[in-house]
Amino acid sequence: MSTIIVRGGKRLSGRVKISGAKNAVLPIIAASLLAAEGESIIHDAPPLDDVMTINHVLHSLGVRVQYHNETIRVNAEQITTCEPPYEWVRKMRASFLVMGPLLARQGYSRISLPGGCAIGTRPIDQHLKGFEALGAEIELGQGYIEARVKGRLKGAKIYLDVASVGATENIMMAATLATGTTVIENAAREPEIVDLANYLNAMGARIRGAGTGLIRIDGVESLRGTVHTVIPDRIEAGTFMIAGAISGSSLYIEGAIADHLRPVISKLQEMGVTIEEDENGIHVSRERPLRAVDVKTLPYPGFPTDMQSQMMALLTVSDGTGIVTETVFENRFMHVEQFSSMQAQIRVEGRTAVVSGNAKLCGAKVCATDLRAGAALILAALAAEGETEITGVHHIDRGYVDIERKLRDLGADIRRVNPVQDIQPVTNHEMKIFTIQPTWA
Ligand SMILES: CC(=O)N[C@H]1[C@@H](OP(=O)(O)OP(=O)(O)OC[C@H]2O[C@@H](n3ccc(=O)[nH]c3=O)[C@H](O)[C@@H]2O)O[C@H](CO)[C@@H](O)[C@@H]1O
Ligand SMILES: C=C(OP(=O)(O)O)C(=O)O
Repeated sequence: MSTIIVRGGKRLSGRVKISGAKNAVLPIIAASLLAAEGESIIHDAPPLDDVMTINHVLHSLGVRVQYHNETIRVNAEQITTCEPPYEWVRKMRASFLVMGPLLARQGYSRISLPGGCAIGTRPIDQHLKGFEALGAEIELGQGYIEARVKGRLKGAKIYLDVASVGATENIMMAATLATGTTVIENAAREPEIVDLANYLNAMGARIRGAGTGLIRIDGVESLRGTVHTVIPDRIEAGTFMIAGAISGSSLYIEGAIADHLRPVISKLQEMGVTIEEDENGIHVSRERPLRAVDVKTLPYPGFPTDMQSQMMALLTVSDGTGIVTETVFENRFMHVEQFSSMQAQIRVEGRTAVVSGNAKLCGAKVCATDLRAGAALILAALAAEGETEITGVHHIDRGYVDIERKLRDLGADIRRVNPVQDIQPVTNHEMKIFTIQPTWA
């Protein structure tokens, strides 16, 4: 297992290019299963472990998948099984997003309960409620979910009890091939839902209202492959914005879409960070001490839970006390203990964390407890005195493309150490690209 080592105190400068969005590309790859005809070509697919995992899931279904140079080609004309293996599904919650497309196209799917980061219980009841409303029969047992429908799914009105991103995506994909019209009420409004809807519409689907709380899907007979470019990752962009702020630096975040980052931008401005937007990205700079603010995570367009731990890192070094309230996941404060090892002063009371600012962060041995927590520890380490050693790096590799290279290019003192060999002749991603080349290629 590798370790990331950061020596803090460096000022950063320059520009960083944001990769394609993990949370957009995963459902988009799953949606490619709906194309009974033609090849789907997906550009700006980031070379991440999660992307390799979903590619493996599709490949295990008999689908042709090729990944090269951030482009994925999927040919799903033949699907040989509707039961992706447990070994891939358990790695990542987004694997469950193949259920909607398989059910719609093949009328059947059997999938184990999905894995993923330990940030809460993360039920899938809303996905299943949606599939049932569309006419599927669901059976649960021995850690597996089996869904089947005779003939086609039937359009229905579905009200989501929580505006779940995954449930909105799974139901939206299933409904594209249903008879009649489906209406999803209290749908999630994240930009990744809009990107998925744009992709599905380019495949021949008829979806309106994505990005609002009410999505209307008129079912069509069949879908075909298309070409699509994934939106930039707003969470990676937000993470680099905080890297600039926490290190008192001036950075240009190339490709960041400011409209996707409104709550993050406005909190950073309240704290005293200077932000300038243009059509190609966002410029972040900070010369003055930061002011603490309160932050409450909410579904989009509220403050993203995926930026909560990074914001907490920033609050530890700001003037005053900030209150962080996590309303999306019930257990997403595991990073607090790790920050405390670095001498941060944080008190957790239920879903609220009270962060006392002005901490003199010190390097320590810490562990990434989940993906964003890992990124947040790197951010804290940039501002800490001395060396921080971060383990649990596999979490970070799920969602950040070459984070240490990108930060090093900006001037950070950061390196990855592999216990077997310090220099890796082949990157993890190159190896994974090689290993997923299917036998037919
Ligand atoms: C791959 C991907 O896109 N992951 C994102 C997605 O996860 P994901 O799609 O899993 O998150 P959801 O929006 O579904 O979850 C939000 C809340 O709804 C609850 N819930 C969800 C489904 C359900 O059937 N029942 C239920 O109660 C969850 O437990 C959670 O408390 O949105 C989250 C919230 O923005 C982000 O943190 C994740 O990075
Ligand atoms: C929680 C996240 O991802 P996932 O839903 O795949 O666990 C995330 O991207 O921060």
